[in-house]
Amino acid sequence: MDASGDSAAGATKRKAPSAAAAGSKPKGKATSKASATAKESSLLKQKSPAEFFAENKNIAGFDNPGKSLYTTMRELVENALDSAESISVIPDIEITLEEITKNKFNTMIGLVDRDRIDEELYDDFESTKAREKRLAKEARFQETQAKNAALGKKVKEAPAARGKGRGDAAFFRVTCKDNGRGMPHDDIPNMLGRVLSGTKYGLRQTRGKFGLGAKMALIWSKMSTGLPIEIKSSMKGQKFISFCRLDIDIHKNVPHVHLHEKRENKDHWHGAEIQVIIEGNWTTHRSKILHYMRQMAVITPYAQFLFRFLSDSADKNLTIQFARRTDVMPPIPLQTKHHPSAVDLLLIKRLITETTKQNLLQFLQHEFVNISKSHAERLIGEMGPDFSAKMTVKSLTSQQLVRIHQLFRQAKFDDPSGNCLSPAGEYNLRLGIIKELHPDLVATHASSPQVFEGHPFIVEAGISIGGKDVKHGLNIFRYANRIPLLFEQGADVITRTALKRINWSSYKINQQQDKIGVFVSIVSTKIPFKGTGKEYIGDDITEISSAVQSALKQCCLQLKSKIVKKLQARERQDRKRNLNRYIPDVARAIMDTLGEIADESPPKRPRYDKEDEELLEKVNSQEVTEMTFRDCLTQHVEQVDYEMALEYAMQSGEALECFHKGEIPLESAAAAAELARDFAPEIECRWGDAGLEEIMADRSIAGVAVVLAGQVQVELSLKMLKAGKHVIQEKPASESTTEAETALSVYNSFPSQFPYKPIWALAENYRFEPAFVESRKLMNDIGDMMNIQVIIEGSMNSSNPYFNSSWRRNFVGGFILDMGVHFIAGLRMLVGSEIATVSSISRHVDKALPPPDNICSLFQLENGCAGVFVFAVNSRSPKILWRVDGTKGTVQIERGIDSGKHGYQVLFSSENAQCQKTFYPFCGVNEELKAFVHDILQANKDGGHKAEPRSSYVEGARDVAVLEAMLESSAKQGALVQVKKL
Ligand SMILES: Nc1ncnc2c1ncn2[C@@H]1O[C@H](COP(=O)(O)OP(=O)(O)OP(=O)(O)O)[C@@H](O)[C@H]1O
Repeated sequence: MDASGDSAAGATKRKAPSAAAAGSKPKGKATSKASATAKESSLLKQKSPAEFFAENKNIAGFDNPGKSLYTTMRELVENALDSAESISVIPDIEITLEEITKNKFNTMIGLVDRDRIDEELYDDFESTKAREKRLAKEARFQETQAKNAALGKKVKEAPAARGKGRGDAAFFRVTCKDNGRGMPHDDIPNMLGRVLSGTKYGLRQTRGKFGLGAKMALIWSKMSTGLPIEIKSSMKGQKFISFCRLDIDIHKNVPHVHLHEKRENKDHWHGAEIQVIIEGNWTTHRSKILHYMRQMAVITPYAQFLFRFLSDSADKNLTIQFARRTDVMPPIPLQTKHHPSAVDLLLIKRLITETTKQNLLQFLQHEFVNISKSHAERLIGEMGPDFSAKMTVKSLTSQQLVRIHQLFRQAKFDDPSGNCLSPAGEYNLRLGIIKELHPDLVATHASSPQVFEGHPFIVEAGISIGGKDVKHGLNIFRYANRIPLLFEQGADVITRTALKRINWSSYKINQQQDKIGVFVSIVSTKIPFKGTGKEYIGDDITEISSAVQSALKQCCLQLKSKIVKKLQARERQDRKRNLNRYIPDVARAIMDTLGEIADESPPKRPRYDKEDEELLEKVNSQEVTEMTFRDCLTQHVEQVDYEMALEYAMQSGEALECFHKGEIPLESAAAAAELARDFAPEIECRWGDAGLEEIMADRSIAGVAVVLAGQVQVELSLKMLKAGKHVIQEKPASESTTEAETALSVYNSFPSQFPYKPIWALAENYRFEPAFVESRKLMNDIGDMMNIQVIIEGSMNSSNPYFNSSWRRNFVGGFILDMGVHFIAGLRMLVGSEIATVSSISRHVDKALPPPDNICSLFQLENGCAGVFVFAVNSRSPKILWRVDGTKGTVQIERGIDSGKHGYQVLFSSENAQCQKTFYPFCGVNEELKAFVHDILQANKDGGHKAEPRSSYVEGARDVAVLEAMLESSAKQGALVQVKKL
């Protein structure tokens, strides 16, 4: 143990030298003045940062023992996560809080326990009289409680018997072990024993920022137990484990190392294990600690946490495993440069001292984001005549620096990009909410990168309605840089926005009665926390508060339409119930009327047409009875309801039935069911093999959407078709043409045992997009096709939600096949001629993506026209374009945004050089579903109905055939390959 004896309290006063100390005696007026000055200077003291934080530990979240236990654990967990993420390792973190009794603690530090001799000396001493009084009071309380219980009234908890004193302190050994980067051996003492030292000061999103957290834990341990901190650490590939035991010299703010050595690393372990023994209070902060862990598990679903609480009493012990839910981490945020709007004078000066650039032009261009060369030249021109591009940057005077700073504040700069940020991802947020709250409805929204004072930030929000263990009213969950914020909720921008700036009732949400979960996660290179405790974000930054408000409103809007749909569905159910209720009366009334008419003596001239006469005869002969009408009416109500349900499903673009393969874990199936219910409240969900059998046996299910991993879809579609269901299958049609060919021959060989041939449709929206439908018509006016270009620069990377589904990454042909079918479908639709041959070269550049991720292909159509197909799966500047050049004109389709809507810009240039531009917003999946529903309804009426050819499974299989040929050609270094005909 450290014997240096410095303590926070004892080390605060460092005297400045004074005249008195120098031994000179004050004399006369001059000397009395000198003595006054000496007195003044004697008041001057300095403090080290460590001393400051030891004295003001509350501002770092160490307010009392309970909060200190919480903050210590939190700081260690956040460091562990930062560390694993910094080397792209999926975090595996173990946290242990071990309670140490006072006796044990005393033994640990070699202090002999002593029995009390003079009881009256202690704060919790109770005189005999006071004891009698307390016992009498307790007895009265017990009596009242018993009476209340007998009357069924609420029973209050007995007040804890409290002594006057602070009682015995409780001690805890807090250990946090991770699998992260570890720390360089020689840096450990400074990293963990010097306040305001760290590796996270750069411009990048990290949980830690100040270089303070772990040191505060050490300061608290020094203040409460006097024990040092122990660190084990090893970096990847390091043959040894660094072991370090240290504490901090608070007075000097330097580490005081007790032991620092290298030990054998037999298991090739890398990471860090930090252990600290502190005073704490588990009872008061147990729930906060567990909440924190749970909320961290929600926002960090790719991490695995093992939390243990150990104590001498086994019933208090706790082990909670927060399992990993996905193995895809948010992208690593990139280090960025300063944005000119975000720098102050001091920072400009520092950048000038540190820069390697010689002149002003280079300095502006290279030390800041969003200043290009020409922009820098314009800025220098604006600074005035005493500035020039070539002037030495280090020679700038103070006034000139002020001028630059003033210009930076006034000039307009493009906003910084968000690639230095690492948001949780809307998909993960949504899954996290569903897992933790099991809500009835949930909506999420992620803002695009925005900016405050030159700092980029992203707001992600989610709102849930209903669920398990959710209180009525608003339940607010706040996150900053993916850290849960649990304290000081009241003044936080998220709380204030949710409470004051959202008019919940206008979205049909009842703020008092509904169980509302509000989740907001803000990520930024600079989170404007109030205080160093990282507990809340102030409400004074307009950009942030309006971004939070807008994200919440977006969620509310989504919820409103879901709530309205839910109400409509309920109305539909009520209408059906009411109609059914009246059927017996209506059937009876019709029957009575018809009976009366039939009983009348036949008129001289026929009053009714032939059909009616026949009906009356059937009534007379009792071939038609009241039951006949009941059955007809019941069937009619069923049919109308069924059609309305289909129409409803079609409008909301949802699957007609959802199911999962048996091997999917129950939890995933349940989560999928919840998601489905979220969109269609009335949906019935079934899963596993039994669910599948039920769906196949259910005669009321006419059509099935198969939306599964690409590897299993064909098998399941065939199963469904065999059961007589019409099928719409998600793309791609198959993994290979061989699979498609076999499947088609099985489908074609089905005996016609059904009243109709089940339709096998493939969901390919590109064949239904208005832009392609209209462009196909324009192709008639471009004369003979001369050449074709298809350029696809996609944006598939690990932050894309589609990347998360491992089946896509495991696909042979990777994303080229999975995504590529859309672009080939678009091409084939546009040119109206089949691709006959291809010659391609592919590459694998981005190793995070499955191979290949780039392909460049030359193709020839059956009509002789040639073209190029260039596809980069992950590009920095996404672009999607089809262009066909003809002898009389050109048609071009390009993906774009118009008036906030995503869609396609279609350009038609004709012979007379006129250019016609039309923007077609996306139709999404609506059109293809509409066609499928129409086909089902027609096929059920007319067994010979010809289904929409654009939806045909064969079309989808042809798209696969083209890509397969391209991949085959690239495997043969560009050899010419014939596309298989299907
Ligand atoms: N588990 C760990 N693995 C690797 N390095 C660590 C670990 N814990 C701490 N460090 C290193 O020690 C430094 C100081 O950590 P400390 O918690 O004091 O501050 P910080 O995390 O940088 O910032 P903040 O005070 O905002 O949390 C970190 O910047 C990091 O370099």
